[in-house]
Amino acid sequence: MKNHPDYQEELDRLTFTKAYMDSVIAAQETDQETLKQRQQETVEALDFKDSSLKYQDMLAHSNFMKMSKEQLENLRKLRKKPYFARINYHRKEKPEEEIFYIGKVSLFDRETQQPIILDWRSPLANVYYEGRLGDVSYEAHGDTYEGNVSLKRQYTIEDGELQDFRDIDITTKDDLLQESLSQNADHRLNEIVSTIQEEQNRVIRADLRKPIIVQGAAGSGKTTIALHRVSYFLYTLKDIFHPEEMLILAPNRLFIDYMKEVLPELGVDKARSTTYIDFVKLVTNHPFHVRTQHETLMNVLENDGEEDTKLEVASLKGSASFQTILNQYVNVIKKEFFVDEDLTIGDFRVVNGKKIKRMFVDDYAYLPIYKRKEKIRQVLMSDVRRKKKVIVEKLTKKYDDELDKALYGIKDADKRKRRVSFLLDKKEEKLREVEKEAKKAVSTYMKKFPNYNLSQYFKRMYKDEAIFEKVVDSSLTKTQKDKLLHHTITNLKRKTIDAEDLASLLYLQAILYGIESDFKAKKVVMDEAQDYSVMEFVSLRRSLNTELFTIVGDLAQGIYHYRGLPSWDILQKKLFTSPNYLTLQKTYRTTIDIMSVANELLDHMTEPLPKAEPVVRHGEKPVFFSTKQKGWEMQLVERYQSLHSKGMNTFAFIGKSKQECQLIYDHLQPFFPNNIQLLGEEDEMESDQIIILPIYLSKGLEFDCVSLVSIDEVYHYNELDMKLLYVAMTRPLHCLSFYGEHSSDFLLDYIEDTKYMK
Ligand SMILES: Nc1ncnc2c1ncn2[C@@H]1O[C@H](COP(=O)(O)OP(=O)(O)OP(=O)(O)O)[C@@H](O)[C@H]1O
Repeated sequence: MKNHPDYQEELDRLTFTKAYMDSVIAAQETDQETLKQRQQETVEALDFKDSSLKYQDMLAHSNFMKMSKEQLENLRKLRKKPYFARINYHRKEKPEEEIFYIGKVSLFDRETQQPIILDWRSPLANVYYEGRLGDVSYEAHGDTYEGNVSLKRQYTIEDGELQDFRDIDITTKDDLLQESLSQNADHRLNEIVSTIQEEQNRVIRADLRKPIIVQGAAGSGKTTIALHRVSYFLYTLKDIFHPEEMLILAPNRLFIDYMKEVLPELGVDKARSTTYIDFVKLVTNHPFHVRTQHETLMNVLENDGEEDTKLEVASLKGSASFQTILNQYVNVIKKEFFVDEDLTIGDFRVVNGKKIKRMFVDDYAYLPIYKRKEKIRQVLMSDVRRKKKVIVEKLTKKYDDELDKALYGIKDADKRKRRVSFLLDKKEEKLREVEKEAKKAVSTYMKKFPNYNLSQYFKRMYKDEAIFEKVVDSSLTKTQKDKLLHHTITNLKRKTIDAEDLASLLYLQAILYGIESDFKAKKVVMDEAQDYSVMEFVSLRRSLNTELFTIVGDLAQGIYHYRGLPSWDILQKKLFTSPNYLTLQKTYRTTIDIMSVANELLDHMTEPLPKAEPVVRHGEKPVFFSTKQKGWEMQLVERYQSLHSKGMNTFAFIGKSKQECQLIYDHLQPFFPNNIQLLGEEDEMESDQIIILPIYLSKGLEFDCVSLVSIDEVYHYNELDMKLLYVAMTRPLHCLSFYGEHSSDFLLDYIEDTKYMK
């Protein structure tokens, strides 16, 4: 590097950028006098070849910037690595080529508006990710700019010191990527702005006003890219969109913790990240205990005997046809709101019943049902207030006329007196009555409308036989109806619902009551999307009323196949209007050797799924160890120690189910007395621990070394087990091993035997 002709220039540039950053930081912290003095010292201390007035000017301008605490904190962090790339770009309209340094956030010279660092999310930075060397174009604010890129350079900067830089073009392989992939896994996601690949960049920058569905192979960067798209979205639409309006849905809390650490760096930490289960709980405030899909899956794997019914009912409740059933139910509920009696006060009609019905059916049809009821109440209140005045006037006039008649018409003084006092009493009584009736007219009338809460409605659908029969109608067979009814009623007796019922609750909440504005996300990001049921998508789409979804998933990892999506078709054709559909085929996590074993499983799955293409990186072949020989545990310990001494940091032992993991833990804990953790859904992964976890919990995570262990449970040749194996086999970065009685216990007999070692 030191011999490179640009070495000094690069060194100067980095020194300058850091000095500028220091100056900006100091400007926020120091008083103006001290600041000037410091800047003077900095300029004197730096012996720049190119030490120009411009440089001094820039330092002087830096104190004009006003930064938030957060921005300042970010700037301090960024000083360690102010930028990671540079482009030399000549825009057609400009007289000469310009140099742009690209980093995680932008930094501008306040006075000249010249970028000192260009944000990776800015339109021009797209040229670095997408454009080849030579002629390129980019779009900004609807306009296309053409130009020429003559240089793309990548930097390795550590702790503010320039370690290396290299130029890239189409022929050179991406060294920075290779370097980044060969590193070890931490228990957190990496931020990858400097090595985003072209196909990934396309996902990040795809039209932000359209929904996007991404089918991506295991390890292709779906989670990472989805988060970078969030960051890009918030950056590009920062003037009209707040991070709080963003909802990120992940499969479990463990995954959220894992993901969260990458968020602050990307500036998306204010987005709400949660699970679907927790989101529905928050929005609907339902009182039930939820049996999660993970529990159902465990029941299936541990054979609790009732799994067939559970799966059948779950699949039904998650299916598109269940929306029809719920819609029928909503129609039944709506009809109970068709109130068409007149609202009266005494003998007076205040509001025509037909008008009241029309308000419900037509005028306020755009509102949720109970919001319509509230609107009607408000309209009736104001009508009553208005009409009461008229009634009072009419009554007053009527009695005053009669009083006049009595006063001037009745000659007999006694008779007249009696009549007048009678009329005065009557008038007072009538007016009092009107007053009283007007006060309660609306509340009495409103009692004609139903008043139930969400959980009452949910229970009623199953508990009221007539309603149930009516809503399921002919769409289900008798056996299906019986199973659905019996299963749900048994659940309800235990105050429990299935995870699949949450979609019904959210759907009904939206139609009956609406969603509180605090929870109304405008943009939704769904990871591991293949595991959501159609009804879960429908419920989110209906309740949030937005098209702005980023949906990423991998059908090959659909271990909840009884309820999850069989394909992306239904989302593409029915739920969203012309979404973008993109695929990510390259996989960055795993070595070629591991991926070629995992890839073979894809051939045995029902969906025709393209194989993942690993980025060229070799490692050791996966290894099978038999547990039939005594002392296999010691062999496992030795392997662990050897890998650890070679620099592998994170290790996982993965079992098929929770029960199996408990067995693995009991078995191995004596060999690793201080550094093994049996991971539960609500636990945090401890650092420096070997993690034992069931496959469903390992989704989305990665470890340097993964061992699949089978003590009691083996894998069979069926869809579910193959998908489970595929998920587990695609978790390691560097090494994969199997510990079981026979290699066939992991379906390795279906894999070409040269691909793994025994
Ligand atoms: N462009 C890239 N540069 C460097 N590393 C990358 C890149 N893309 C992805 N990676 C790395 O590849 C690994 C897998 O990424 P990620 O977990 O986002 O993939 P995924 O598609 O969500 O995987 P899975 O579906 O298997 O859970 C991570 O370690 C990530 O940092």
